[in-house]
Amino acid sequence: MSTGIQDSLFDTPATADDAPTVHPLATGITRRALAADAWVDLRPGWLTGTVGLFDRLRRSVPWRAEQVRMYDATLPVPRLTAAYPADTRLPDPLLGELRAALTDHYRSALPEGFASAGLCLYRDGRDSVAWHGDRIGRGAYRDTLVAIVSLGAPRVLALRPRGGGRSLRFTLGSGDLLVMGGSCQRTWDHAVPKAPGAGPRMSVQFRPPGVL
Ligand SMILES: O=C(O)CCC(=O)C(=O)O
Ligand SMILES: [Fe+2]
Repeated sequence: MSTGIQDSLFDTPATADDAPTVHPLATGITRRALAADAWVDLRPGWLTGTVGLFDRLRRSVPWRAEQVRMYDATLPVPRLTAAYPADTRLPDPLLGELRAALTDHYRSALPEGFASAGLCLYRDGRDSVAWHGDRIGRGAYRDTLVAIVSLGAPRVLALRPRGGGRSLRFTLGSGDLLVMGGSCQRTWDHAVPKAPGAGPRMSVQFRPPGVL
């Protein structure tokens, strides 16, 4: 089954100096309930004017090649990453604004707020991340929230019940927000499949304290 949003490249055509705008989160969010008390919120076009941000981050972030990463297994991960643990300086003030807006909006579900930021760069359609849950730390045993802001070329973020089953595919365009909540990290897996011909795409994941 194919479902979810289509590319929402609200900010095309755009130039590198277009003004970034963070739109209100109170409007435009759609929640989709999943099995096992998991859910996904989608807010297409949360951020517009993303071209400059994408370019700045691509240039200024100290991207590192991931050799291996532990989920349930050790996996090779073809993409570049950068980690910004809680209380470290984010690579762009706009990311601080996004994190504050997310913390504010999800306060009743997540009183502790969002803390860390993880950045991933998928250089082209050959980069990807395999099926996994964000189950290092608290996500392994408690409900939690993981918020993903997509920048750059549209890519599919797929979700399927842990251990297999029919997958849901959400095409995320530049500036779109997807939030996984409830039991999602324990009971569902997610992946960014390879996409031949795709352009560069970045994701910024905000996580609460103790979730990796
Ligand atoms: O790039 C994405 O949208 C997903 C990244 C992800 O799932 C992760 O780094 O744990
Ligand atoms: Fe993940």
